[in-house]
Amino acid sequence: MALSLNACILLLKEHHLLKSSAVQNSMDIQMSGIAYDSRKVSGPSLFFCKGSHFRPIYLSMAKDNGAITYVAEKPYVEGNGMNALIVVNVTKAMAILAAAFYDFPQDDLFVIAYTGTKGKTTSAYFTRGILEQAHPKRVALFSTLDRIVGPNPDQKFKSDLTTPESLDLFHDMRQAVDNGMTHLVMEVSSQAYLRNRVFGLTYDVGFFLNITPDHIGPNEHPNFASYLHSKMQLMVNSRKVVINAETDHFDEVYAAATTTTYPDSIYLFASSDFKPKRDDLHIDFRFESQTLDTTKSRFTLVPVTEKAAALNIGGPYSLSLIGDFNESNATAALIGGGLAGVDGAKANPGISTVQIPGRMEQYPVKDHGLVYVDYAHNYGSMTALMHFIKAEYHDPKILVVVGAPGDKGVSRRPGFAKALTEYAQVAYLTTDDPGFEDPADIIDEIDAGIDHDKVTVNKVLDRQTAIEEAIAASKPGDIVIVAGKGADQYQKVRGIDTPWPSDSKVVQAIADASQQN
Ligand SMILES: CC(=O)N[C@H]1[C@@H](OP(=O)(O)OP(=O)(O)OC[C@H]2O[C@@H](n3ccc(=O)[nH]c3=O)[C@H](O)[C@@H]2O)O[C@H](CO)[C@@H](O)[C@@H]1O[C@H](C)C(=O)N[C@@H](C)C(=O)N[C@H](CCC(=O)O)C(=O)O
Ligand SMILES: Nc1ncnc2c1ncn2[C@@H]1O[C@H](COP(=O)(O)OP(=O)(O)OP(=O)(O)O)[C@@H](O)[C@H]1O
Repeated sequence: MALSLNACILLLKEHHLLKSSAVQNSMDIQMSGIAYDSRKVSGPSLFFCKGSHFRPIYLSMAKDNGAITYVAEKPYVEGNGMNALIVVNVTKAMAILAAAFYDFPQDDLFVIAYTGTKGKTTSAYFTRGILEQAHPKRVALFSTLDRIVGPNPDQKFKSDLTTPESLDLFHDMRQAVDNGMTHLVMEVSSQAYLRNRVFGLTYDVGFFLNITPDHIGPNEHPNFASYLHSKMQLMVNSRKVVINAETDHFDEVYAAATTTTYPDSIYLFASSDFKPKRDDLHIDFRFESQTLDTTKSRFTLVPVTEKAAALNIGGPYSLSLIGDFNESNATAALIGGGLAGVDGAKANPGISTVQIPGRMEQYPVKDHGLVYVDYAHNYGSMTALMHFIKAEYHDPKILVVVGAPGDKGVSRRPGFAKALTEYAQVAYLTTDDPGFEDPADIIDEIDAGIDHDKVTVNKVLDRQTAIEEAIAASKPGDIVIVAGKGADQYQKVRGIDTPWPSDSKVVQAIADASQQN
């Protein structure tokens, strides 16, 4: 892979991003490397000066390691002797140049993208399960949990971000194509648009699942309007669009979709009893819950319109993941599969076995309540989860172990307090990725919003102890929810990923020990 200086300048001009350039080499000079981290530069490379923690010394380091061209929003003396491309926006420039450097791998992939506050990972896994039936070992996945760029075990690795930096995104797409992948299912976070990680990328199918306030605060979105705006970008950048008609802010989302997509290519779905507020639009797919079961979800997908029927995906389905919200996620995935040409008969075996680490995991503990480990970590997902548990288990006593992260998502704290007050009887407030904040202060902030007449609150800083105490306090018939971290194997503490066995492993060990007593 390589890119010439001339090509860089032409691409930046074409996208109206170039402010000025200072050229030291021939315009034909080729750059065989591309990086935004000085430690990763080797050989004649293109280097991007970006980020809130960027230091000019990184440019000197990049130059020492072989970088010959830098892209930045202002000139740096440390870059003297290098080609300088001064741009209006460095993250947009990086996305454009990275796509070209990796030779536009998106053109060789059928790309399905999900955005939404909740359900992205679940829907992405369901979709991959479906597509793999029709295209075995050819479906890549870029999710919060894993990045899969090929069929071999060493081509699957843990993700650091839900949506990677543009340079890493196009690098991984290129790997996926070179490894024989034909399809890519990816999650697109709001940060991805805010920070131009997916600038210029068009998806074959784009989904809008839902939106509730989240990711608002320092380092994330200044307000809800910014969060919604970022998420709606996906609608404008997708050839076909699928929208959950039950989402809040539906009118704005639909309007965004129609700016670039003709209504014939926009699909709407909703549960069977949902009544749309407007009568000028038709719901294309309805999903109808079948009998409640504590180990499987069963639902029927009903195509309502002609264009829905054409996808051939109507019929009964079962899931190995319970929760009524997962029927909504599965409906989205089935439509995604249908738009990629996979009919219901093929999709069914694919979707029925999908399980996702840290999502709706159940652990029976002898002589105590049933424990759920689940990744719910904001008001919307906590209420969706507890609403389901309340209905499924006929109003059980609910004990919840939960904490809120530091440095981000500050709105989650009052959200947890509200959700606990609405549904839980006992709360164990504990530590969850405190970052640079004091976890005791975060716990106090959650506690301040809880109605103590309704919920008994225990403050237990050590997460393992909190889980142990909650389970010990539960009786058969109670439900213990360990929320927020799922299968995460770290706690983010003062900038360091401190090892944590994962909620799943901690609960599993308690459940195993209970069987031996
Ligand atoms: C706020 C945010 O999104 N920050 C991301 C961003 O940081 P940044 O651009 O400010 O870069 P930085 O970490 O300050 O570092 C400055 C630059 O110096 C470079 N450097 C650094 C050291 C060195 O020796 N040499 C060198 O060149 C770094 O490579 C970097 O390019 O780029 C970094 C990668 O270069 C990301 O790791 C970092 O994500 C942080 C860790 C993060 O937690 N982001 C969260 C908020 C996020 O993006 N979450 C969403 C999900 C949430 C949602 O749904 O919206 C996600 O997609 O994961
Ligand atoms: N459609 C949905 N509506 C509400 N809550 C949901 C929905 N789907 C999943 N959840 C809840 O949210 C949790 C996280 O689900 P998932 O990982 O699929 O979402 P996500 O959008 O990828 O989340 P994040 O952005 O936090 O990584 C689940 O464990 C479940 O409790």
